[in-house]
Amino acid sequence: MPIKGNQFRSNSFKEENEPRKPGSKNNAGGERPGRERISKPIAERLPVFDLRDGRAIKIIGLFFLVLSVFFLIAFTSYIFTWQQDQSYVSKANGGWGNLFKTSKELLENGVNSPMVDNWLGKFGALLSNQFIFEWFGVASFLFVFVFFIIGYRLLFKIRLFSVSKMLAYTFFAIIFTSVTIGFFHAFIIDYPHFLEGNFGFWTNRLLAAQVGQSGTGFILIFLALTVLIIAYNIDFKLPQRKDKATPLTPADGEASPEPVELVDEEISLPVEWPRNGGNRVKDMLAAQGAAAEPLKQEPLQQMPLQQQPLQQTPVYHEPVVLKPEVSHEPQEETEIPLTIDVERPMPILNIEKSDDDKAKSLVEQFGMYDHKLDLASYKYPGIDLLENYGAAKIAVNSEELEANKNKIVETLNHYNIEIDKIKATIGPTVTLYEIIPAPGVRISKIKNLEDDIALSLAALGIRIIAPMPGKGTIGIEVPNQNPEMVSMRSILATEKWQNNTMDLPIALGKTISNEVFIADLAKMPHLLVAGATGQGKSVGINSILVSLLYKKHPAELKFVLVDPKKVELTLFRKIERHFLAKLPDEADAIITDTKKVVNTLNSLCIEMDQRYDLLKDAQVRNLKEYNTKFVNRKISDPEKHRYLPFIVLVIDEFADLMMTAGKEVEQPIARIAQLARAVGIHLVIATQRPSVNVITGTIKANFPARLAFRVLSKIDSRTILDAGGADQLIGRGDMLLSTGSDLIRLQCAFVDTPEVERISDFIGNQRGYPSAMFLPEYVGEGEAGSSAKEYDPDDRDPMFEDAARLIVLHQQGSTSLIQRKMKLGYNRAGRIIDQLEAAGIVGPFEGSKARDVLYPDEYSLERYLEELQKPRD
Ligand SMILES: Nc1ncnc2c1ncn2[C@@H]1O[C@H](COP(=O)(O)OP(=O)(O)OP(=O)(O)O)[C@@H](O)[C@H]1O
Repeated sequence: MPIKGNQFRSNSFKEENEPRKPGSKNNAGGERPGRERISKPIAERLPVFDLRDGRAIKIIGLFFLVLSVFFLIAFTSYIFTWQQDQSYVSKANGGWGNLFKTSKELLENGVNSPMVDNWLGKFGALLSNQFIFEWFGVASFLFVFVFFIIGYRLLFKIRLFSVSKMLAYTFFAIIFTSVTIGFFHAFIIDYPHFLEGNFGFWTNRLLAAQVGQSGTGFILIFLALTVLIIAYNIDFKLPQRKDKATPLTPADGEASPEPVELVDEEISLPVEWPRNGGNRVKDMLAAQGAAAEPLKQEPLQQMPLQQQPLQQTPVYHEPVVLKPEVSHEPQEETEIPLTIDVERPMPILNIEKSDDDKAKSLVEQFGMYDHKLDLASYKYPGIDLLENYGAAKIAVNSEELEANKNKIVETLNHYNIEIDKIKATIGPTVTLYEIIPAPGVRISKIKNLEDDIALSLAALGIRIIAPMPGKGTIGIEVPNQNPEMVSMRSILATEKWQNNTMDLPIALGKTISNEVFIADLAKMPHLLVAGATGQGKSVGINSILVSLLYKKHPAELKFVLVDPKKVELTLFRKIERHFLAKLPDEADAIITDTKKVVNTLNSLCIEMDQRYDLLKDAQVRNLKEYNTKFVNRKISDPEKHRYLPFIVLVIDEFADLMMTAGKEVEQPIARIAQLARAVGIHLVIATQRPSVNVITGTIKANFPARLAFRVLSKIDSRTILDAGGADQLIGRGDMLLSTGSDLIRLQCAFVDTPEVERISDFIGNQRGYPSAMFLPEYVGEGEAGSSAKEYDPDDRDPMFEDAARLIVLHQQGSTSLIQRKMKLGYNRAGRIIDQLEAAGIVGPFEGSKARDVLYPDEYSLERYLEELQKPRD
């Protein structure tokens, strides 16, 4: 994989992009770039300021930043120099009208001191006088803050606060501060002062005249509290104010803590050609720059609807009202008085309340359980570790668009198919031409022309979707001549990704309309990835893993990685102590051996069963509820419980496993796929060979979400998606996602090997847990048989009896229980469980299930242990 990734960057990608650079485009024609530049008309060389290309926005941002600094200097200076400048700014001597007069004119007008002391001169003095004295007093300093935030947002595209919220709150703060200062100042002086400004002073006067000084005070207190409630929803039980809670669950939408430079998502709007419409794409593109927008906003359905004969006169039926069979006597007579027995205690409620109280007091005492505490200083990987490939924008080639449109229309006309309208939506790799056929044209006729259209366009990978689901059009997807790379960075930098609150968000790529597509693996709940070799499967898996690493804390997510090819997932070895889970006796966290895969899958089944027991005990239905309850300390027996991270099992070459282990692998996978959703175990399975003996019926039935990269035959496409289409993709990350009902064409996000390496290094170099997370121990059938021994009282472990009591108490015959509760190593715990089996206290090993415990209670166990103590004859 590393070699492939590098090859891609150094060769193919750069070459492909080159023609889009203006210089290299000219080179193609064989001309020297210098000469070409000279011959350009002057108008073309002038900078074009277009709001959409971001330059104007940057200039506005810069303007606001400068304005904020200007205001800050002028206002600060005013505090020190207002007295000196007073004569200039006062109505009699100065004012705005004098700003543009020369000193001589001013002297002629009788202004004694045209020189001002404000650090920003006459303008600074007048401006600060206007804001501070005439308007809002010192509260005007908040304008500095407002301008800075707006400027910073526009220039750096970094969102420090929500601008609309900030504007609302600062607007309130300016008025409130001015009036409040005026309120207090009124007790000392009786004329306007620069602290509150004219606004603060006169508003107070007005309020005092209407409701008196005390009334004004109450209004101010009310306003302050109202805003605090709106902003923080403050709790008025002040003495037991809540501790500042740590974020609860993954759903709290926690993003990486550092501010991220946001990239605006560029969604392609369709370009439309109406019937008999001229050649307007060029004009439109020229007028609007690169982004494509609709030519005409005519409603699509208008034409067909108008042509429908409207002969039917609507027939209106009288609505039938069903009357309830009740007597219409006055209500008082039928009304039965309802008595509520308030005195009687309600036992169930009381119990719940006491539990709640207990949880509350625990939370007050220790705070909420912080599952991230062990790695509290963990830093999420920053977006800078990713590379920005290609332009973020789609370069539209208007000639290509026009030519393709003409060819489609010609081919259809050739077969006497008339169309009403055609429109194009430009995506990163393909352009979707949607056509509305003239009334009376049969859809099947167009569908049958797939090969003819492909021939006329001389392009691979043409897909006809007839009809487009939910649209009433026919779609023809035509690959772009210069496909656009969708970099992972361009997706993770969007607001959509930053603000998403999914449990397991995966950034899959961009849709045909250039829209960022993010899916929730937790909802899928498992994903089957298939595609022929070299079509982008490994890159796809890397993007899935990387996107999860960007959103999740090591305490919230663990991967179990299976990589029979031994090279694909090795990059993730460095994050073993943070994000990986493995069997306790395993040296390597990334599993490459088939035998070990079987053990790991069975171990995951045990983990799944244990998690279900925990959920049952906590009386919740899924992992999210369980973790919320655990964090809020609402689980009655916390000793037995633990915070449960999501587990994502990734198998890179599933075909290989199925060939070597077959049923042994299929069974636990089917079991996990069927049941593990609620307990947070999710599967991502990739295969190169989408044949029916690899993707069997059982597997398919349990994987509603399937991702198909390009395959070589229609049969393969059917095997994966239950539909054709994957054979018509163009490779290089072009893929189809089937979610049961929908089939979406996407361009997979590209993340290269060096980027994955940087992310793994970044995480791996931070402090981690002492080891990978241990999965429950599982001993394969052969191994179990060999370890079973005859019971020998002389060879008994000193902890034998304690272990027996523990197991009977929990009614769970598992080595990991002994390991955990008695703090023993895996080998010793394994020996003890063998001895317990030999002594007949636990049953034999049963694969993925825990062993049976043969004594139902401690009393019977004690009697049996006593018996074992007695010397044998
Ligand atoms: N999303 C993408 N965008 C652009 N190019 C891509 C994308 N995904 C893959 N490619 C190109 O395709 C090449 C092969 O991709 P990848 O290694 O993921 O294929 P594969 O299906 O895993 O192959 P194999 O099964 O042999 O491992 C990459 O080196 C890259 O050049």
